[in-house]
Amino acid sequence: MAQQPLLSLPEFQSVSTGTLVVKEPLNFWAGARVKPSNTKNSEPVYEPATGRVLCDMIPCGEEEVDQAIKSAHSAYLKWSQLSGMERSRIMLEAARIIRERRDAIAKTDVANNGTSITEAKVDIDLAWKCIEYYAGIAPTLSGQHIQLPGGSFAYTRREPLGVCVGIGAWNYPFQIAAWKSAPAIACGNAMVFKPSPMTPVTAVMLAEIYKEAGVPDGLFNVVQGGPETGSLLCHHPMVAKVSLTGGVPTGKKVLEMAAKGVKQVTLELGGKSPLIIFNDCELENAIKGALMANFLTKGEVCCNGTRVFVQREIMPKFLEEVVKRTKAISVGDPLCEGTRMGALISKPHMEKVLGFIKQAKEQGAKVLCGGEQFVPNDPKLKDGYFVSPCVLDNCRDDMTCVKEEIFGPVMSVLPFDTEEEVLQRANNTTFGLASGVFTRDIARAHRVIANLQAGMCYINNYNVCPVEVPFGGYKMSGFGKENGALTIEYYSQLKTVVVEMGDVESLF
Ligand SMILES: NC(=O)C1=CN([C@@H]2O[C@H](COP(=O)(O)OP(=O)(O)OC[C@H]3O[C@@H](n4cnc5c(N)ncnc54)[C@H](O)[C@@H]3O)[C@@H](O)[C@H]2O)C=CC1
Ligand SMILES: C[N+](C)(C)CCCC(=O)O
Repeated sequence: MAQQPLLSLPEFQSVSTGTLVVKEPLNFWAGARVKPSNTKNSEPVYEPATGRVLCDMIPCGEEEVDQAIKSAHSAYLKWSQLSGMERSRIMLEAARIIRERRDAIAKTDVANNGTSITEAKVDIDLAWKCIEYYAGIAPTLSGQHIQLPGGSFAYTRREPLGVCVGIGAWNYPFQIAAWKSAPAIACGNAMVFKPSPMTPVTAVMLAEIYKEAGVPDGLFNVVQGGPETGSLLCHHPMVAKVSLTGGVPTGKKVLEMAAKGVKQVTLELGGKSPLIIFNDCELENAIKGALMANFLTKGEVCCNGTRVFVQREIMPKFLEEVVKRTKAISVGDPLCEGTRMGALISKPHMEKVLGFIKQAKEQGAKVLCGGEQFVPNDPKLKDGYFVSPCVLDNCRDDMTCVKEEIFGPVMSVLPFDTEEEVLQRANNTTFGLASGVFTRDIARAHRVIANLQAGMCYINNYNVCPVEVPFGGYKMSGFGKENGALTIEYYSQLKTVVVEMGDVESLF
């Protein structure tokens, strides 16, 4: 009997905090959900807001990974023969379905990763917009014609790579799956996607939606698992490319594994991005920017601007306002519309974040607000992983909280005096994902940005990521881009064809 898509099941239609239990298989290949073959290494998956077990994550082994990749390969052979227009039509239908079921998908993401529903809806919007954007690009993919002497010519063909692997982090479970698969399939590739073992639930919904929209069976597949499953994917000889969103240590491993098979790699890794606020800024916007740069998705965002450099003169006013507004952030049930900050991803992660704050205090930082575990009044949330958003003052560049990625709701504020000084300090990091500057001086804005070593830069805003613009890091934050027209380069290859119209001139 055909399985019902997850999104049509009553428990997914009416998700509320503390109720969802996921029993259905979360693997998907050859056009259907696939039951795990071996449950022995299963790991519990928690609902961050309640600490309750949501489901079990059962990792795929060698045989299952092989099946998923073979199914992707057979879909690739069919899909890559379609015209861009034909692929586009199916992708537009997938985008439409996501838009239609946005709220149910968002709620399920929330149950799995604890982000507030208000943000989660925007995350799903960025998923369907990305698919819609690449659907628009698919029909435009083309080569060049180059005239050669004597009527001969050459032409280029833009061709897909084959089977691409996507490996996701837990902060944007559905969105990452969409951001990786959309450019891949627009170019004619197939994908096997492995979500983070902490957020296994919604990627399979995307697989079901693509199927419903009309992609060939096997075009987008989901295998569950952690590092072992990820490394099986990276090593598989039928895989042409790996795109990872994750931490720097994982990025290094993926790169090493891919090197063995000379596979292409895109790495979206961590960051410790600077946000520079000059005296002459529009302070109200700079304050809003600093909040958006630090507290989105409970601070679990790779491109967050967590080193906030504020020019000394405006520091008192800046701190007063930022602290007032940080204290006003409503932390609690992520599925309540009024909530602005939900729960961190896991108990160990919450403890890690609290550990960073403790260490910051020991190293001389001053907590101006938050930074503690928060227990909401609602009894069902008493075991959730909530942390009150934190602003740290008296920070120095050599402190751990200023050097390392915390991935939690913690803003470190640092005073500076001159442009030259702040640029040197802002760049003094091995990361290079993002950066931002707030100033009314347009010459300074562009000069500062030109000198910042980061891939994703903002002038007078922060953390907006429209799908039309390329996103990706410098330095150890990775390479390759997601989103934007440029990403086509990372999911396709160019074939050059030389056509002789005369006789062969042989030297022999
Ligand atoms: N630049 C970007 O776009 C983003 C970067 N990140 C980064 O991700 C990190 C947090 O996410 P986590 O899931 O904890 O990161 P992680 O690096 O532990 O895991 C990321 C993914 O890689 C897989 N993985 C782990 N070891 C592997 C191996 N040896 N071979 C193949 N796959 C492996 C994991 O199972 C997971 O699916 C942070 O450092 C953050 O900055 C997160 C979101 C966006
Ligand atoms: C969702 N957004 C645009 C705020 C951040 C995307 C980068 C990431 O995956 O962390």
